[in-house]
Amino acid sequence: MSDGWIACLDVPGIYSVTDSHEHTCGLSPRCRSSSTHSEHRRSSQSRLCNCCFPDQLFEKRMTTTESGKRRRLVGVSTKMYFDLAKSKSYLDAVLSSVPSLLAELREPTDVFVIPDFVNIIPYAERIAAGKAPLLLGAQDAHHDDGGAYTGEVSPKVLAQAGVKIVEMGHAERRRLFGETDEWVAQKALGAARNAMVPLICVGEVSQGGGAEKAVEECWTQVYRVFENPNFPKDAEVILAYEPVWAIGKSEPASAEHVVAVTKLLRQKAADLGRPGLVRILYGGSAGPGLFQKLEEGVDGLFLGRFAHDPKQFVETITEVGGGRK
Ligand SMILES: O=C(CO)COP(=O)(O)O
Repeated sequence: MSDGWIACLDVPGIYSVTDSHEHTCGLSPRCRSSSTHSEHRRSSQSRLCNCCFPDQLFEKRMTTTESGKRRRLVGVSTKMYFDLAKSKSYLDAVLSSVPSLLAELREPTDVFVIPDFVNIIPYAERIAAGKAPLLLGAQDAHHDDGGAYTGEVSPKVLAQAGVKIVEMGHAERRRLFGETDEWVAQKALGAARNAMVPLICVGEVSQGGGAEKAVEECWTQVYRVFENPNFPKDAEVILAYEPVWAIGKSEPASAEHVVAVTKLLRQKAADLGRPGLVRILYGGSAGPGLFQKLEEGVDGLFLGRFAHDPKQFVETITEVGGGRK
């Protein structure tokens, strides 16, 4: 989602992609012979080169607006809630309203949808076919691009399929599948290496310890990503602050707590002095009516159940986007 962060797809089939490593290192067949490539890279300060990509499939996406403001960001993970038919009808509903809505919002806003793995390809095909300005995410990815890892999914393949955002470190994966901070750091590297944005979930386990303690717990979960010398300093990161105790409940965490924690997290990220953009979301029983209360601390929301009704998702996107013009 940085300058030039566009799907590496060869029109018209999403399967005929070239190796995403080629794109990140500037050796795409499209510009391998182009003497302008290095200039493009230099001028855009991007890991990717605009001349590699067919603009007809995805509009050029920017993480910051022309005034340098961070674009707002809102999305949903369907976790493992939907069957095939529901996944299809859900995307139908989202595609029928979100693209036109995005054009009407006051604030430039990015919207992402993260289905289960089985739905990645059909979602990618539908999004590409409709040229919809919708970012596709994956709920997880292995850190290596390929190898003997039965049951795992390669970040390289996800990038080839059209995925832009890789979620990692979600509380459910940490608790149920033993995902560790170290894995998260490696997965973030795998995502960035394949020109996808890591969406790193952090959150304190217990309620009531106050904002500073929560930040300490959250930072432990994520600092390895930033400390890894191989993690590009200019790589974009999305941090999703999701207090574990607020996930799957009827109400989100209090606005006071979320704003205090996310402000401190933003300060810690800024203190690193990296040029890479960090956007911060709140997740955990989020839904319509919440964003305005958190606006001071977050760039948007990460929804679960309260986006299952597409109308509620649209309502939330409208709020995050500052309303219709
Ligand atoms: O875990 C979440 C998003 O990642 C939030 O889920 P719920 O909104 O269903 O609590």
